[in-house]
Amino acid sequence: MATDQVLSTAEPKRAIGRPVTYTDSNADRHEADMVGRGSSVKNECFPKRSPYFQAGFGLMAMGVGLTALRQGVTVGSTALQRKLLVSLEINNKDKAYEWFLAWMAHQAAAAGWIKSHQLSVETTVEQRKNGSSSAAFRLVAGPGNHYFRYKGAWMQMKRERETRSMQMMTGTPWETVTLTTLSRDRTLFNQLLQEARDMAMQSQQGKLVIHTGMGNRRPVKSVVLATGVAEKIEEDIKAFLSRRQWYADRGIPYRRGYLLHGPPGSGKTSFIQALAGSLSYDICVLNLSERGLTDDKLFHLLSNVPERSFILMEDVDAAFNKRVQTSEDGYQSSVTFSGFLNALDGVASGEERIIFLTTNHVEKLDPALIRPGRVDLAELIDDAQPDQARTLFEHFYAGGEPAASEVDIDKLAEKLVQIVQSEWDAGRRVSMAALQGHFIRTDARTAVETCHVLFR
Ligand SMILES: Nc1ncnc2c1ncn2[C@@H]1O[C@H](COP(=O)(O)OP(=O)(O)OP(=O)(O)O)[C@@H](O)[C@H]1O
Repeated sequence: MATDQVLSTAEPKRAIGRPVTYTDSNADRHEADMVGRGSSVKNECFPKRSPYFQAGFGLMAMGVGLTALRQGVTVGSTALQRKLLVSLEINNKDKAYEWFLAWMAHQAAAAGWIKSHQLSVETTVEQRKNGSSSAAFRLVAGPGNHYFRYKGAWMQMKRERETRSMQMMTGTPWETVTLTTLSRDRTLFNQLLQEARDMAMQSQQGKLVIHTGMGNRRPVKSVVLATGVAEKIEEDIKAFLSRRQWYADRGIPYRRGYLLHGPPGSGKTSFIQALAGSLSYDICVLNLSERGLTDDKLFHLLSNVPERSFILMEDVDAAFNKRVQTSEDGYQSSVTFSGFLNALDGVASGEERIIFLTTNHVEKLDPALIRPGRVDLAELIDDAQPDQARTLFEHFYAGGEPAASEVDIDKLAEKLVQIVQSEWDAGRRVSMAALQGHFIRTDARTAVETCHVLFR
């Protein structure tokens, strides 16, 4: 019977059924042997094993070791990935999915840098007025992994297509794009999506300029309107946004039109921007005087405004003079007044549509434009009244002016109110924009003592 390699050949043979014992000298040697291996064993029984068993034990131990090592590497690399890499997932339910693919296709066409051999073709067909049609083909990155550089950072784009499920509404398979880059470059995702979105919007004939709420939002309170005006408009919009189902149940187009009218520099545009920001809405500015804009394009634009956006058309009085659109240089756009009305009436979809019109001359507007259903709420945003002037003054000087104490500011504000009131009574006005510019240029005391020059 082979002896246990742990034991030396001098060791006594094991008598079957009886434990192996050691004489002192053997035990000492054996103990020295074991101690040398980092463990101390005294006078214990070591049964003898076959070499095959030992080899199997060794292989098993190696297997276990390798498994542990592989798991350790997996856990380690996952932890490292989590620490070093960041991913952004976009699925094709989201608008950004289409924008991103279009952006990738544009980049690939422009710079030819999609490091991929798997492309898909997307065809768009445009019907012309004369009945003919034109097809445009776009190569986009197909399912699989693609690599590209964006602003100096390498990114991996993984496009996955669900083969077992599809979108019920459209019958197209669910798809997901996952962008991965180094953690330190995570801010590039926002920039990339913004770029993709702006490009997508500009593709709508470049007539919609999108002001996203992603920039710094202006607080609504910083636009000082006459008492109660801002609250009235804000409450109306919030009530409208909460009644989507009410409109749907009655088959009424889910849209609401607002007209802000008043003298230049009274805060119309600023208020609309601040209100959009407070609701996390974007603003689609539509310039009706844009050259090349036609009734069809206008209809298309107003029907394809992104969700959660205000549509803003400024100075609508100047756009249509006697129902024909003329610009300052006499250019007569091909957008007709009836085309404009049709486009406004065509703005209807499952998503809410909020349209703001502004004008300095409400008296010039055609009654057909401002009838309910096109304009549901019209508000005068007027020149500065006494309490507005005081509030704006305090925004500029209260708590910030080094020279004037709180008492001085109150006294100065009171004096400003008296000046504005007396000018108002005399029929003279000052715009909030003029007051703002005056306050920016001067200190509190000088501002009040010299404000009379602003009135007209
Ligand atoms: N009520 C206000 N409160 C605070 N700032 C105002 C107000 N009205 C105007 N301003 C300031 O004046 C400038 C012009 O404002 P804004 O463009 O909103 O006026 P508007 O009424 O839209 O003018 P226009 O009719 O000429 O387009 C902005 O810098 C804005 O900050």
